[in-house]
Amino acid sequence: MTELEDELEARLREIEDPIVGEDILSMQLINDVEIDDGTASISLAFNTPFAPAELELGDEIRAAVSDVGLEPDLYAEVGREHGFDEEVMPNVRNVVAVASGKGGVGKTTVAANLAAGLDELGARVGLLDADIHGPNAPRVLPVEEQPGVTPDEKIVPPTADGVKVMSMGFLLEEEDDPAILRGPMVNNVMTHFFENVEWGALDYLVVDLPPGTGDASLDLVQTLPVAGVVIVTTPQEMAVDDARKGLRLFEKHETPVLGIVENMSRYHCPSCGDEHDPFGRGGAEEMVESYDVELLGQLPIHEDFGADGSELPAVKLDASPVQDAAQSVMTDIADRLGEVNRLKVADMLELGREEDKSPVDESPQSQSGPKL
Ligand SMILES: Nc1ncnc2c1ncn2[C@@H]1O[C@H](COP(=O)(O)OP(=O)(O)OP(=O)(O)O)[C@@H](O)[C@H]1O
Repeated sequence: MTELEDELEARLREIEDPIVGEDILSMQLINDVEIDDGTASISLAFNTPFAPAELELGDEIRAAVSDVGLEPDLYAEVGREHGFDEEVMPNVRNVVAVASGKGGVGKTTVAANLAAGLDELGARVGLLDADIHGPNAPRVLPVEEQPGVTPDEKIVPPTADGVKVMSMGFLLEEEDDPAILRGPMVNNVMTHFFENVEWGALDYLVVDLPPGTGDASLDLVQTLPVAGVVIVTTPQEMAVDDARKGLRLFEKHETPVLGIVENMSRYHCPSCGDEHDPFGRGGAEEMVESYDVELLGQLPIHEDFGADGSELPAVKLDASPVQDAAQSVMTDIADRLGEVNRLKVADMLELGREEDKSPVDESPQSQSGPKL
């Protein structure tokens, strides 16, 4: 290794993953470094575009490269060797499912805000309303048009303020028609959605799962390469009990649970100024303690979460008093997904690589991933 390579490696080794707390070389997050003509092209095993912690890491890496007098050029590249599926949805980087143990707790609200929040961060996002018995994503997001069709008969999802949205709701004749589909039909319809929707390249596909922990949810998480599941609950005892069941279901099927979002957790009374807990208190915290699961955040009861499709979700409503709370929950979800992705890389590569082999003096590889 040249002196410059040594110096760069030493600087990179000082950079710690802000969430995991280990250095990025030990975590095997650097695939390759190629130094040519004053530029260091670095391929990173990152897969969570625009998640704040990953952006921060990118900035630190750029600063380290500049410190040793080189021009930084960063790429994100992961594949099967890092534990990521490349076959089922090759153009979708992350499938994030949103689940709930029971209906009506705000699963669609969280899914829509998550999709909009990721879009707001700058990512390319799709929202698949897989709640085919009661599809209501079109009621929560301001969808501007009907789906289109490509010449080879693929469905083109309409957009809602930048988020591509696909829902069974678009295919029902009347808004209030119930989708009466059972067993294999459910699966057929969903498979059709996966195979025949022209999503294009997406950083995140947020999937609003059907409520409950029945076969429909299970089939979906088994069919899709789900990067992580967010479980939505309310503080009510019943909702928390149901959320526990969901947690066990996903764990049993080795689907990473990102954590829980407690929705409708408080009510700030605008006239008296007091905080109220109409659905009780402490359920989510108790679940976090007993089940070693993360609390991703709490969303208060507020009319801005009760969107009817005419307005943007709260996360994008600049005048809303709950926008900050929504943004903080959604960016925490992105960061938690980033943590899961980076730990996956570290785990997968731990056995596959020689200890202490430096990426800085590996033979050059061609860079093909998206720039960071
Ligand atoms: N934090 C909140 N504050 C106020 N209203 C909310 C909040 N969260 C959700 N709602 C409202 O509660 C109702 C149920 O929410 P939502 O449709 O998101 O729940 P769900 O769990 O997806 O329900 P389903 O079981 O029908 O899929 C909706 O009318 C929604 O607008």
